[in-house]
Amino acid sequence: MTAPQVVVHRDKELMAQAAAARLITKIVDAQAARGSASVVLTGGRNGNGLLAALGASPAREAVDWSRLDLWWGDERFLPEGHADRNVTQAREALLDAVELDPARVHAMPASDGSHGGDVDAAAEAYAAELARAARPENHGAVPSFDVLLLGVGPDTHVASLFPELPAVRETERMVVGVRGAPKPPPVRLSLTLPAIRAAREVWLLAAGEDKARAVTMALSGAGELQAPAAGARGRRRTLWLLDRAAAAGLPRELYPPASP
Ligand SMILES: O=C1O[C@H](COP(=O)(O)O)[C@@H](O)[C@H](O)[C@H]1O
Repeated sequence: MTAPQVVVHRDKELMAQAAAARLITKIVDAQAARGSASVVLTGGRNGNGLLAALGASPAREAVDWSRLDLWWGDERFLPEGHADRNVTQAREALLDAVELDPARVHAMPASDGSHGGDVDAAAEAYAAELARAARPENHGAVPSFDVLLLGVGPDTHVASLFPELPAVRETERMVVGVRGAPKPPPVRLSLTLPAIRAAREVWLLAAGEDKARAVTMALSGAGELQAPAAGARGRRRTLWLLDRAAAAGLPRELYPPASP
Protein backbone atom coordinates (compact mmCIF):
# COMPACT_ATOMS: atom_id res chain seq x y z
CA MET A 1 0.00 0.00 0.00
CA THR A 2 1.22 3.46 -0.82
CA ALA A 3 1.45 6.57 1.30
CA PRO A 4 -0.96 9.36 0.38
CA GLN A 5 0.19 12.17 -1.89
CA VAL A 6 -1.75 15.42 -1.75
CA VAL A 7 -2.41 17.90 -4.56
CA VAL A 8 -4.31 21.08 -3.76
CA HIS A 9 -6.06 23.14 -6.42
CA ARG A 10 -7.47 26.65 -6.15
CA ASP A 11 -11.16 25.71 -6.21
CA LYS A 12 -13.49 22.85 -7.02
CA GLU A 13 -13.89 23.75 -10.69
CA LEU A 14 -10.13 23.73 -11.26
CA MET A 15 -9.82 20.55 -9.23
CA ALA A 16 -12.41 18.82 -11.43
CA GLN A 17 -10.72 20.01 -14.64
CA ALA A 18 -7.25 18.98 -13.47
CA ALA A 19 -8.52 15.58 -12.28
CA ALA A 20 -10.28 15.07 -15.62
CA ALA A 21 -7.05 15.88 -17.50
CA ARG A 22 -5.17 13.44 -15.28
CA LEU A 23 -7.74 10.72 -15.86
CA ILE A 24 -7.69 11.17 -19.63
CA THR A 25 -3.91 10.76 -19.61
CA LYS A 26 -4.12 7.65 -17.42
CA ILE A 27 -6.72 6.01 -19.66
CA VAL A 28 -4.81 6.82 -22.84
CA ASP A 29 -1.56 5.48 -21.34
CA ALA A 30 -3.22 2.28 -20.08
CA GLN A 31 -4.85 1.67 -23.46
CA ALA A 32 -1.50 2.17 -25.18
CA ALA A 33 0.27 -0.19 -22.77
CA ARG A 34 -2.33 -2.92 -22.27
CA GLY A 35 -4.96 -2.42 -24.98
CA SER A 36 -7.68 -1.39 -22.59
CA ALA A 37 -8.20 0.57 -19.38
CA SER A 38 -10.35 0.07 -16.31
CA VAL A 39 -11.72 2.79 -14.09
CA VAL A 40 -13.89 2.56 -11.00
CA LEU A 41 -16.32 5.48 -10.75
CA THR A 42 -17.62 7.14 -7.62
CA GLY A 43 -20.87 8.91 -6.97
CA GLY A 44 -21.28 12.22 -5.22
CA ARG A 45 -20.68 15.83 -6.12
CA ASN A 46 -16.95 15.66 -6.77
CA GLY A 47 -17.10 12.46 -8.80
CA ASN A 48 -19.86 13.83 -11.00
CA GLY A 49 -18.01 17.14 -11.29
CA LEU A 50 -14.97 15.27 -12.61
CA LEU A 51 -17.11 13.42 -15.18
CA ALA A 52 -18.74 16.65 -16.34
CA ALA A 53 -15.31 18.29 -16.69
CA LEU A 54 -14.09 15.29 -18.65
CA GLY A 55 -17.10 15.59 -20.97
CA ALA A 56 -16.35 19.27 -21.54
CA SER A 57 -12.69 18.66 -22.33
CA PRO A 58 -11.68 18.55 -26.01
CA ALA A 59 -9.03 15.98 -24.96
CA ARG A 60 -11.81 13.44 -24.33
CA GLU A 61 -11.40 12.62 -28.05
CA ALA A 62 -8.03 11.07 -27.18
CA VAL A 63 -9.77 8.23 -25.31
CA ASP A 64 -10.93 5.11 -27.10
CA TRP A 65 -14.16 4.81 -25.14
CA SER A 66 -14.93 1.39 -26.63
CA ARG A 67 -11.85 -0.04 -24.86
CA LEU A 68 -12.69 1.22 -21.39
CA ASP A 69 -14.13 -0.92 -18.59
CA LEU A 70 -16.19 1.02 -16.09
CA TRP A 71 -17.01 -0.28 -12.62
CA TRP A 72 -18.56 1.39 -9.60
CA GLY A 73 -17.21 1.74 -6.09
CA ASP A 74 -20.68 1.92 -4.62
CA GLU A 75 -24.31 2.28 -5.48
CA ARG A 76 -27.47 3.42 -3.80
CA PHE A 77 -29.74 0.31 -3.86
CA LEU A 78 -32.68 1.86 -5.70
CA PRO A 79 -34.74 0.96 -8.79
CA GLU A 80 -33.15 1.13 -12.25
CA GLY A 81 -33.12 4.67 -13.60
CA HIS A 82 -33.72 6.29 -10.19
CA ALA A 83 -32.31 9.82 -10.16
CA ASP A 84 -30.29 9.10 -7.01
CA ARG A 85 -28.48 6.08 -8.40
CA ASN A 86 -24.81 6.80 -8.99
CA VAL A 87 -24.98 5.21 -12.45
CA THR A 88 -27.91 7.43 -13.46
CA GLN A 89 -25.95 10.52 -12.43
CA ALA A 90 -22.80 9.30 -14.20
CA ARG A 91 -24.79 8.73 -17.39
CA GLU A 92 -26.13 12.27 -17.23
CA ALA A 93 -22.73 13.77 -16.43
CA LEU A 94 -20.78 11.95 -19.16
CA LEU A 95 -21.53 8.36 -20.09
CA ASP A 96 -24.48 9.03 -22.41
CA ALA A 97 -22.26 11.36 -24.47
CA VAL A 98 -19.44 8.91 -25.28
CA GLU A 99 -19.26 5.71 -27.34
CA LEU A 100 -18.85 3.09 -24.62
CA ASP A 101 -19.14 -0.64 -25.20
CA PRO A 102 -22.28 -1.52 -23.15
CA ALA A 103 -20.72 -4.89 -22.26
CA ARG A 104 -17.91 -3.01 -20.51
CA VAL A 105 -20.19 -0.81 -18.40
CA HIS A 106 -20.48 -2.78 -15.16
CA ALA A 107 -23.21 -0.97 -13.24
CA MET A 108 -24.07 -2.36 -9.83
CA PRO A 109 -27.46 -4.12 -9.57
CA ALA A 110 -30.65 -2.14 -8.97
CA SER A 111 -33.22 -2.96 -6.29
CA ASP A 112 -35.77 -3.98 -8.94
CA GLY A 113 -33.34 -6.22 -10.83
CA SER A 114 -33.08 -10.00 -10.88
CA HIS A 115 -32.14 -10.12 -7.16
CA GLY A 116 -35.22 -8.18 -6.14
CA GLY A 117 -34.70 -6.32 -2.90
CA ASP A 118 -32.03 -8.75 -1.67
CA VAL A 119 -29.00 -6.50 -1.32
CA ASP A 120 -26.74 -9.35 -0.18
CA ALA A 121 -27.56 -11.40 -3.29
CA ALA A 122 -26.91 -8.30 -5.40
CA ALA A 123 -23.51 -7.85 -3.69
CA GLU A 124 -22.61 -11.48 -4.37
CA ALA A 125 -23.57 -11.10 -8.02
CA TYR A 126 -21.37 -8.03 -8.43
CA ALA A 127 -18.48 -9.79 -6.68
CA ALA A 128 -18.90 -12.69 -9.14
CA GLU A 129 -18.82 -10.26 -12.08
CA LEU A 130 -15.60 -8.76 -10.74
CA ALA A 131 -14.09 -12.21 -10.22
CA ARG A 132 -14.89 -13.17 -13.82
CA ALA A 133 -13.03 -10.09 -15.04
CA ALA A 134 -9.96 -10.71 -12.86
CA ARG A 135 -6.90 -12.20 -14.57
CA PRO A 136 -4.58 -14.76 -12.93
CA GLU A 137 -1.88 -12.09 -12.68
CA ASN A 138 -4.23 -9.74 -10.82
CA HIS A 139 -4.12 -9.37 -7.08
CA GLY A 140 -7.07 -11.43 -5.90
CA ALA A 141 -10.67 -11.70 -6.98
CA VAL A 142 -10.98 -8.32 -8.64
CA PRO A 143 -9.28 -6.82 -11.70
CA SER A 144 -6.26 -4.56 -11.22
CA PHE A 145 -8.18 -1.34 -11.85
CA ASP A 146 -6.06 1.37 -13.42
CA VAL A 147 -7.74 4.12 -11.42
CA LEU A 148 -10.29 3.84 -8.65
CA LEU A 149 -12.05 7.12 -7.86
CA LEU A 150 -13.53 7.87 -4.46
CA GLY A 151 -15.44 10.89 -3.27
CA VAL A 152 -14.81 11.62 0.40
CA GLY A 153 -17.93 12.34 2.45
CA PRO A 154 -17.99 14.96 5.23
CA ASP A 155 -18.02 12.07 7.72
CA THR A 156 -14.92 10.49 6.04
CA HIS A 157 -16.93 7.80 4.26
CA VAL A 158 -15.70 6.53 0.90
CA ALA A 159 -17.75 4.41 -1.48
CA SER A 160 -20.50 3.29 0.96
CA LEU A 161 -18.06 2.46 3.75
CA PHE A 162 -19.26 4.57 6.66
CA PRO A 163 -17.39 4.99 9.96
CA GLU A 164 -17.86 2.09 12.37
CA LEU A 165 -20.45 0.22 10.23
CA PRO A 166 -19.78 -3.49 9.54
CA ALA A 167 -18.86 -2.91 5.87
CA VAL A 168 -15.67 -1.06 6.75
CA ARG A 169 -14.52 -4.03 8.86
CA GLU A 170 -14.92 -6.52 6.01
CA THR A 171 -11.70 -8.35 5.23
CA GLU A 172 -12.84 -11.27 3.01
CA ARG A 173 -15.59 -10.22 0.63
CA MET A 174 -14.98 -7.78 -2.22
CA VAL A 175 -18.53 -6.38 -2.32
CA VAL A 176 -21.04 -6.07 0.50
CA GLY A 177 -24.59 -4.96 1.07
CA VAL A 178 -24.84 -2.00 3.42
CA ARG A 179 -27.84 -1.33 5.66
CA GLY A 180 -28.39 1.62 7.95
CA ALA A 181 -26.17 4.07 6.07
CA PRO A 182 -26.37 7.43 7.85
CA LYS A 183 -26.65 9.19 4.47
CA PRO A 184 -29.78 8.34 2.46
CA PRO A 185 -30.66 5.94 1.06
CA PRO A 186 -29.88 3.56 3.93
CA VAL A 187 -29.46 0.48 1.74
CA ARG A 188 -26.44 0.44 -0.55
CA LEU A 189 -23.83 -1.73 -2.25
CA SER A 190 -20.15 -1.10 -1.76
CA LEU A 191 -16.73 -2.36 -2.67
CA THR A 192 -14.80 -3.18 0.49
CA LEU A 193 -11.36 -1.94 1.50
CA PRO A 194 -9.66 -5.14 0.19
CA ALA A 195 -11.26 -4.56 -3.24
CA ILE A 196 -10.30 -0.88 -3.21
CA ARG A 197 -6.70 -1.75 -2.33
CA ALA A 198 -6.40 -3.99 -5.38
CA ALA A 199 -6.41 -0.89 -7.61
CA ARG A 200 -3.15 0.34 -9.09
CA GLU A 201 -4.11 3.91 -8.25
CA VAL A 202 -6.68 5.23 -5.81
CA TRP A 203 -7.68 8.88 -6.22
CA LEU A 204 -9.68 10.53 -3.45
CA LEU A 205 -11.60 13.68 -4.32
CA ALA A 206 -12.72 16.31 -1.85
CA ALA A 207 -13.72 19.92 -2.42
CA GLY A 208 -15.46 22.47 -0.24
CA GLU A 209 -15.22 23.54 3.36
CA ASP A 210 -17.67 20.85 4.50
CA LYS A 211 -14.96 18.29 3.65
CA ALA A 212 -12.12 19.98 5.56
CA ARG A 213 -12.65 18.10 8.81
CA ALA A 214 -12.83 14.73 7.05
CA VAL A 215 -9.69 15.43 5.04
CA THR A 216 -7.74 16.53 8.11
CA MET A 217 -8.88 13.51 10.09
CA ALA A 218 -8.12 10.94 7.38
CA LEU A 219 -4.69 12.40 6.64
CA SER A 220 -3.65 12.92 10.23
CA GLY A 221 -3.40 9.36 11.45
CA ALA A 222 -7.02 8.36 12.14
CA GLY A 223 -7.77 4.65 11.81
CA GLU A 224 -9.88 3.27 8.96
CA LEU A 225 -12.75 2.23 11.24
CA GLN A 226 -13.21 5.81 12.42
CA ALA A 227 -12.20 7.35 9.08
CA PRO A 228 -12.72 4.91 6.18
CA ALA A 229 -10.98 7.31 3.78
CA ALA A 230 -7.75 6.70 5.71
CA GLY A 231 -7.84 3.04 4.66
CA ALA A 232 -8.28 3.66 0.94
CA ARG A 233 -4.85 3.10 -0.61
CA GLY A 234 -3.69 2.11 -4.07
CA ARG A 235 -0.96 -0.44 -4.80
CA ARG A 236 1.10 2.04 -6.81
CA ARG A 237 -0.33 5.39 -5.84
CA THR A 238 -2.74 7.02 -3.43
CA LEU A 239 -3.61 10.50 -4.55
CA TRP A 240 -5.72 13.03 -2.69
CA LEU A 241 -7.06 15.71 -5.04
CA LEU A 242 -8.36 18.64 -3.05
CA ASP A 243 -9.36 22.24 -3.34
CA ARG A 244 -8.06 24.85 -0.92
CA ALA A 245 -11.23 24.85 1.15
CA ALA A 246 -11.04 21.09 1.75
CA ALA A 247 -7.32 21.31 2.50
CA ALA A 248 -7.72 24.20 4.96
CA GLY A 249 -7.02 22.07 8.05
CA LEU A 250 -3.96 20.27 6.70
CA PRO A 251 -0.48 21.15 7.85
CA ARG A 252 1.46 22.64 4.92
CA GLU A 253 4.12 19.93 5.34
CA LEU A 254 1.62 17.45 3.86
CA TYR A 255 1.64 19.02 0.44
CA PRO A 256 4.25 20.86 -1.60
CA PRO A 257 4.50 24.60 -1.04
CA ALA A 258 4.43 25.05 -4.82
CA SER A 259 0.75 24.02 -5.06
CA PRO A 260 -0.95 27.08 -6.65
O1 LIG B 1 -23.42 8.86 -1.15
C1 LIG B 1 -22.32 8.99 -1.61
O2 LIG B 1 -21.47 9.93 -1.13
C2 LIG B 1 -20.09 9.95 -1.38
C3 LIG B 1 -19.59 11.38 -1.21
O3 LIG B 1 -20.42 12.26 -1.92
P1 LIG B 1 -20.26 13.84 -1.87
O4 LIG B 1 -21.45 14.38 -2.62
O5 LIG B 1 -20.23 14.24 -0.42
O6 LIG B 1 -18.96 14.17 -2.55
C4 LIG B 1 -19.78 9.35 -2.72
O7 LIG B 1 -18.41 9.23 -2.89
C5 LIG B 1 -20.47 7.99 -2.86
O8 LIG B 1 -20.14 7.38 -4.09
C6 LIG B 1 -21.92 8.22 -2.81
O9 LIG B 1 -22.69 7.03 -2.95
